[in-house]
Amino acid sequence: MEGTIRCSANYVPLTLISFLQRSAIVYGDRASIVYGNVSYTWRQTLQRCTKLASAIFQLGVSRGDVVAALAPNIPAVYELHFGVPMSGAILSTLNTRHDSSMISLLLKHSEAKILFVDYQFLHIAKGAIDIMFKTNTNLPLLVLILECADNASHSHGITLNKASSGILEYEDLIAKGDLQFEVRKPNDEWDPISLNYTSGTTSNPKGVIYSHRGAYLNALAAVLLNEMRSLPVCLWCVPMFHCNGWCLTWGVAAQGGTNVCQRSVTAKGIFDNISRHKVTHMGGAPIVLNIIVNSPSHVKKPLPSKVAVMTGGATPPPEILFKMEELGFSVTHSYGLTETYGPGTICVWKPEWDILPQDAQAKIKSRQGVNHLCIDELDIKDPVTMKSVPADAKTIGEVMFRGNTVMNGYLKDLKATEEAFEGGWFCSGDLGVKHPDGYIELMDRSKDIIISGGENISTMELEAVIFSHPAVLDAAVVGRPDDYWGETPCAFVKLKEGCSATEQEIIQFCLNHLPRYMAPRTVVFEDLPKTSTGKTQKNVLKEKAKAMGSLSKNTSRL
Ligand SMILES: Nc1ncnc2c1ncn2[C@@H]1O[C@H](COP(=O)(O)OP(=O)(O)OP(=O)(O)O)[C@@H](O)[C@H]1O
Repeated sequence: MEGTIRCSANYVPLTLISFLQRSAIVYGDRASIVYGNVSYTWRQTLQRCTKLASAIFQLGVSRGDVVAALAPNIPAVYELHFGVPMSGAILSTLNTRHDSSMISLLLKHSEAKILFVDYQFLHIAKGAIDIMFKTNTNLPLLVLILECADNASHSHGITLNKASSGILEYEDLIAKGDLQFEVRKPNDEWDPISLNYTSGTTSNPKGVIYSHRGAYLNALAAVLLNEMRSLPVCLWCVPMFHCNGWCLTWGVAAQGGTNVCQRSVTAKGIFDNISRHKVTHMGGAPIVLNIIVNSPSHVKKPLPSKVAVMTGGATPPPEILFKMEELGFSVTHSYGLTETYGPGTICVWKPEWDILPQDAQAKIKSRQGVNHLCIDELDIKDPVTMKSVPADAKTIGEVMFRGNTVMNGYLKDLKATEEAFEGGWFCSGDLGVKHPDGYIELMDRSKDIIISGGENISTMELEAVIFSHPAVLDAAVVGRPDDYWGETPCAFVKLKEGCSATEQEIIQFCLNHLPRYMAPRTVVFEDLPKTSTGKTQKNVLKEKAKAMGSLSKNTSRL
């Protein structure tokens, strides 16, 4: 249109570095991070991140290089979320559950120039470096993060012989950094800010590239989704290495909130931190909610006020949602993938649902909902015709997203990127239905759905029923290969402490609540293997079910 000029006055690449710079002014004296006895203000956080950025730059890291981190939810990881992009580099936070061999693969894949490593994971990092050394791969520089000063007694006696180890130390690096360093904002908002590897539930982790623009929008969406007003107090239960803490690392800075860090997630730590710091918000996969509701009564403390909890990463069983509300938490359910910067949908709550019985409310809340404000479109489509499925709560299709908070692509895997974006939508690989009110509900991952005698069986639907059995703590269902049926449902169940149930009881319970073909034919009682993002490793269970062999060979046809 005539009369317009696009210039730096009105068009600046979106970057969330500005969130920190603003918070240091508006909330300068307020707590930004607390961790045990250590705390920082937003002014200090800006100063420390600026010095960190300058130190990274001085180490020869160029714009666009990857800087990796292997650490739990400690202050340093929070600072790296700003310090690394402020140096112009790309942050790759690695999953702390990986072993040395996987870490070496990811470091090689990302060509990381530096690896920041928490003392607790130093042996994993050193193991990874040894593997890389033997295969003549370029090695990243190691920077060791010791326990913060006031918590130092817990550093398990690790000290550094700085002269001989060749390993740098995090606090030394910050001390040497230049406070006058000119922060390197992105030239283009499409420039990568972070590289997040997927959880590796279905295959090897894929390197998902986030842009400054996408992260900026998803961080704002996260603030809205969590209904965060200014000065929230956020307890970190979501690993910051997972989708950058669902982008809340940056979102909390936007609102000048306090980040309550904790090295590990325990029921005691959660309740203690909530009452000590008057926590207002937290997030966590359903496994975290499970820890909370099943914690012993001497650990549970009354909440000082309502705590808003965002859950996602796996389907939260209605039973758990119901019990969380009883304890005084207010739970919001979100769904997404690493490829959608974490949260992509939200089960927006409507006031008219408040009058429903609590179990009915929990059932509604366990639906995955609608797209959040910053992702343009969400749909369920037939992946072959790309036509939308009818909103009849019955027809199954693939969940697809489109918008500015979908990844740039998979690092060094153009073929996988092209496949993911086939048809002009991001194809999630998740199957679901659309309800008449437009809310979506996941039925399964396309790789997990069981096809038994030609019938589709949603493992999620079956798991929700098993979960509602009073003796069950955790459950997962996979297909057991079968010569006659193709597959039969096989349930892996962990019982609550002090409770008992037999295979036949679980099967009968399912028969009471579901059509006959959906009930499991096999029930195995054992601990379920989890990824560090709280998902059950169904690939491990599928292997076990496969090893059991076909049921139809062993028994007469049912
Ligand atoms: N609220 C939710 N309800 C049900 N499932 C969810 C929810 N949120 C996330 N998921 C599941 O998690 C998946 C995304 O997980 P993530 O991106 O962490 O890696 P992954 O898909 O587990 O790993 P990989 O792609 O390497 O197998 C989604 O595709 C979906 O299957």
